[in-house]
Amino acid sequence: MADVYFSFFSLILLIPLLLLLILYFIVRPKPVRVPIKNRHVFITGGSSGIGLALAQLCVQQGADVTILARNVSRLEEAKQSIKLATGRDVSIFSADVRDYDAVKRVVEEAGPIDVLVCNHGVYVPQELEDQDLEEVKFMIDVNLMGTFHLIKAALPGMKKIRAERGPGSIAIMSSQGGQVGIYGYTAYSASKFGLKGLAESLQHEIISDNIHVSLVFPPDTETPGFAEEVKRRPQLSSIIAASSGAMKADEVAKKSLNGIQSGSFMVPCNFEGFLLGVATAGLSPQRSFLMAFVEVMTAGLMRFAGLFFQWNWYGCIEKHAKKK
Ligand SMILES: NC(=O)C1=CN([C@@H]2O[C@H](COP(=O)(O)OP(=O)(O)OC[C@H]3O[C@@H](n4cnc5c(N)ncnc54)[C@H](OP(=O)(O)O)[C@@H]3O)[C@@H](O)[C@H]2O)C=CC1
Ligand SMILES: CCCCCCCCCCCCCCCC(=O)[C@@H](N)CO
Repeated sequence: MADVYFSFFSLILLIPLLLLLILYFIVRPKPVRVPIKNRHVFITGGSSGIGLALAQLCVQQGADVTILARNVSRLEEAKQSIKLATGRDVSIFSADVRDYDAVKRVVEEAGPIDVLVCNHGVYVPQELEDQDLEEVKFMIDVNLMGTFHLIKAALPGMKKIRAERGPGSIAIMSSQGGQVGIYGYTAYSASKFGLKGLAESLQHEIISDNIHVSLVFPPDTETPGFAEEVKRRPQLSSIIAASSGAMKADEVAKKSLNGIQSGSFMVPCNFEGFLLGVATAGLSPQRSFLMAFVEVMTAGLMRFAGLFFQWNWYGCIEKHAKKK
């Protein structure tokens, strides 16, 4: 009898250990460290919110930072505030990411990039039925097409310097609204889900060039843009988005930079984001065999938890409809 127990328990231990061992060998792409110190980090939307916090953090870690946005006076303010906080200068460029020629000119002038952070983004939540198509197009153009423009413009220069400067990175700011669809976010979520397809395909194409793609998924974050958003956000959007705790821009910047430096493909920012990442892992690349282990072991449970969230969200929607 003791024998049976012994073999039963050793099997229970053996299976996970074997799984860990297999995952250790098969996870792809292979683990990497992307350096920041003395590297050229180019951040769009670096004049405000998450982008500004990330720009300052990169400067503090010894990177040469360039920021791009449209509004010149906000760019200059950002430059001053970073100078005040760190004693170091950043380069600023004004361009609209929707204008490919303008983006190309800036990227050429700024010089070869080691870490490209496509962080620019706009969000105007509203029910699709009430939202102007102009606004839908605006979000798709800035968030999705703008990111295409940047990557197209920067990639040739980024590839050229890899042999000499080591691993490079392209980081893209998505959102938890880019992992799950949320009431009021049809256009925004579509633009952010689009970035996921772009990122997964791009990683296949540039892994051999030693360039590593990261997709960052913040929850609601206190930024100037968010302060504007909440003024017009449908109540249901706010209720559902509150399933994930709000963060400060500095905290999101820290998570983003850690994710970039470890070459992580999916970069969650809080605990709910971690759960969301495991629940939506699907066929995304995974470099960490430990994270892969968590994903494999908890897949069914996470689906179950996800269904509970949907149950709760549809409950809120139903209650709201009855009140009307
Ligand atoms: N705050 C939040 O709750 C969350 C934000 N995110 C994402 O994080 C990113 C940053 O958001 P956040 O910090 O809140 O944004 P902010 O609105 O505070 O800042 C946006 C930045 O992007 C720039 N920008 C906007 N449109 C363009 C454009 N067409 N061309 C060039 N630059 C542009 C802005 O400068 P200017 O206007 O001068 O061009 C500004 O520097 C976005 O991609 C957003 O979707 C994701 C999850 C949550
Ligand atoms: C097992 C499953 C766990 C699931 C946890 C689910 C939590 C989902 C919350 C989604 C929040 C979306 C916020 C979008 C914020 C944003 O992008 C705007 N502020 C505009 O920038």
